[in-house]
Amino acid sequence: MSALLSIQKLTKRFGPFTAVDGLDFEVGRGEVLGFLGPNGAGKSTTMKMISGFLAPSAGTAVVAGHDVCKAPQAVKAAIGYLPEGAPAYPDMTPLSFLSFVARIRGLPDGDVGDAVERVIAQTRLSNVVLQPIETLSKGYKRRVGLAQALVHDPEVLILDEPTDGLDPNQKHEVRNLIMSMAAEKCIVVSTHILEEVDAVCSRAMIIARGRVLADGTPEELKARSGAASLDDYFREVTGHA
Ligand SMILES: Nc1ncnc2c1ncn2[C@@H]1O[C@H](COP(=O)(O)OP(=O)(O)OP(=O)(O)O)[C@@H](O)[C@H]1O
Repeated sequence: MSALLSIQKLTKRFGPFTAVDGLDFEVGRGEVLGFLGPNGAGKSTTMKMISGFLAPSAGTAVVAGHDVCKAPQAVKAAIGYLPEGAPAYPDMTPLSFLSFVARIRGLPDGDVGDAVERVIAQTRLSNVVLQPIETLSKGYKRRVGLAQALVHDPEVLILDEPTDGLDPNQKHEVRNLIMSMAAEKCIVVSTHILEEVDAVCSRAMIIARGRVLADGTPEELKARSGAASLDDYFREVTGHA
């Protein structure tokens, strides 16, 4: 397994409060890591630091060989990041927004059309491509966010609650899409839906107060729980059993 993502003593402090506390782990090509934890555990803050949107207080993340503190532009080229919430530029249509993102990601003009067409098909956006993003339903906005993360076909994907706001059919489609890309990429997915971890993740990590509490395959974590369910194990290790 070659590590495409290496997190090294990654730390984030907000004043006196430590949100991410010296995280250390690697994720390889072919892995889908489910990033789990209670509200406020530090998942989104970690993902923002990995993606170069928030500077670490200490430590770093190395993405496809590029250190996010030393070469943030190279990291942004190698990574696709779906942040929490809706994509920016609400007055643009998905078509114009995705074309814009493809260009700023550095795709040659001749490749932009094909790349945008590919992600529109992958995320099933064709019915709404000409509708302003602000008028789309929550699920469609989420899919536009996912499409912009995929448009430059990055090796590393960081997806912050990718199925949030999607209906059951859309959730199923997005999970299938993640699984279809898994072999070629390194994917980190944060979620509160533990059945999603069973469905798509080859590995699960539970964090709380910015530290790793558990790391293993979903089967390994379940096996550690007396009740043999990931849900019970989660509540056990995060103190809400
Ligand atoms: N800019 C900020 N300033 C101060 N505190 C912050 C800031 N951003 C995040 N925090 C705090 O850091 C902690 C971790 O937040 P984070 O959003 O990373 O958690 P999370 O695991 O993603 O939670 P959730 O599951 O609710 O999305 C929280 O206590 C949060 O209030």
